[in-house]
Amino acid sequence: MPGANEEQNAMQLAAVRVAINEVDEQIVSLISRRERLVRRAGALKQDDASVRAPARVEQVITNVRGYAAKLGVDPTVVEHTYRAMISAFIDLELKVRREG
Ligand SMILES: C=C(O[C@@H]1C=C(C(=O)O)C=C[C@H]1O)C(=O)O
Repeated sequence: MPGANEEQNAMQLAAVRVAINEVDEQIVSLISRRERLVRRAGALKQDDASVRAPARVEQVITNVRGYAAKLGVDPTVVEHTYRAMISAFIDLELKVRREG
């Protein structure tokens, strides 16, 4: 049988997860805004190389690592998150180009 401490931990974990779910909803809303802008950028490009824009990717990474440092967030977590997100957006831009 779980002790009082374990029960308290379980309740706190459930509450923290509710808060995480709320943050996730906000993040997805921001991703939605970002996707609209990425689609606009993609529509202004002429070829696959400019879709990939590796120099711009590095500029974004430098920017977000700077924002992370200012807020005391782990820059490695932010960089990994951004590299994964940008990679997915590049795939989306390429797909939109191919499918029109
Ligand atoms: C949106 C762009 O295209 C791609 C996606 C990027 C992003 O998601 O930030 C950045 C560079 C490109 O790889 C852009 O060139 O700005």
